[in-house]
Amino acid sequence: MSEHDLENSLQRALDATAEDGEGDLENRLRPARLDEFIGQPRVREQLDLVLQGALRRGRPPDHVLLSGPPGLGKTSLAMIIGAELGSAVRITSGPALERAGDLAAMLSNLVEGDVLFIDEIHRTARPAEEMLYLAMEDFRVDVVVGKGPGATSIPLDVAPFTLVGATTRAGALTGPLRDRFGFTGHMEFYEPSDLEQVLTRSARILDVVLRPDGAREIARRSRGTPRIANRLLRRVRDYAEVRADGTVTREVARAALAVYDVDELGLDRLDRAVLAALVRSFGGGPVGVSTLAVAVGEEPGTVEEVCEPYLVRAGMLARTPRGRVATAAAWRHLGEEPPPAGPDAGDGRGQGTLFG
Ligand SMILES: Nc1ncnc2c1ncn2[C@@H]1O[C@H](COP(=O)(O)OP(=O)(O)OP(=O)(O)O)[C@@H](O)[C@H]1O
Ligand SMILES: [Mg+2]
Repeated sequence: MSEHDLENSLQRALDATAEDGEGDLENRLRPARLDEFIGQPRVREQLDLVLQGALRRGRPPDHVLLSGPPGLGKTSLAMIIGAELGSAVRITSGPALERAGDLAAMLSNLVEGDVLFIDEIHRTARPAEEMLYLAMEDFRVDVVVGKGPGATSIPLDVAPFTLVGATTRAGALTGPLRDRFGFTGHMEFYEPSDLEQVLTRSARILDVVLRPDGAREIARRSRGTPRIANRLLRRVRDYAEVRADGTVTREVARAALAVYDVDELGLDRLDRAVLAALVRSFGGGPVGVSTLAVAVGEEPGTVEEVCEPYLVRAGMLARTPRGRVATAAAWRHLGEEPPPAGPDAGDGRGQGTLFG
């Protein structure tokens, strides 16, 4: 892969993490070292051991898989792994590895100890994925030259490296790929108190005057997600500067978030559209995710990977074998009376736990 291609794939990876054209800001707000990384105590401790162990042995650590909903810090952690190891991070993504040759080029350019970061690794095409098995296990690739009966395969050594894969859908990874990671970090939604710390840190970097009650209000409505917390902070700052004296207080935060359609629970328009369709068009469910996605005009993947994890976490939606079901809390959140839970209801709506 040429310098230019590498540059392009780097840019693509960065673009993929950018939102609102504010990607530079997102990068500025990224924690650079593990001890700056807020929250996720389990993953942080586990990863710290993996990295310290490897540093002591003077060998590259096992391959690391990071899984969890968007915006929780997977890319940030991948960069941190490189920083903690003092290694260069080469960046690519599953969709960019369309042909096995793309991956072979990337792998053969690695030097010992490099970190190879593959974002959206569940979207890697099959031939590249199979090449990855051998590279991860034996630091070797077989490059196939030619086609048909005359094709030969040339073995190539790969420098010992650490693969860091990120995915929003760990379940979509094939078994053989999943098994080749020595450590999987499961990222969870953040506690509001963690998000307050994220916001306080970001406010300092962005030079925003953020009062503790303002931070608390934004944190509470950030869907457990640092990226959303940072984005809301920027929107609230605009409001504070344009319509107030520049200081972010609770009142300013509330007024600003009302303008941007972020509700009391932090649900955005799409979240509410999903709940409204579920409750009003499908009587609370159960309904399949594709049907639900069509109803709100979104891709099933977006509904499944972006909306649902938080709605489930917030106790608004349940995933049952027969489909998605709205909980009583969801009905009430939309200002509707939940249907009574009948003892004979076998459709999930009757389950006391969902309406407790
Ligand atoms: N633990 C954290 N402490 C402080 N800021 C964080 C933390 N985690 C994430 N952030 C902020 O959130 C932003 C998004 O994080 P990141 O890009 O790492 O998420 P991601 O999990 O890779 O998302 P995606 O799945 O969409 O690629 C970062 O730019 C950073 O500013
Ligand atoms: Mg990312």
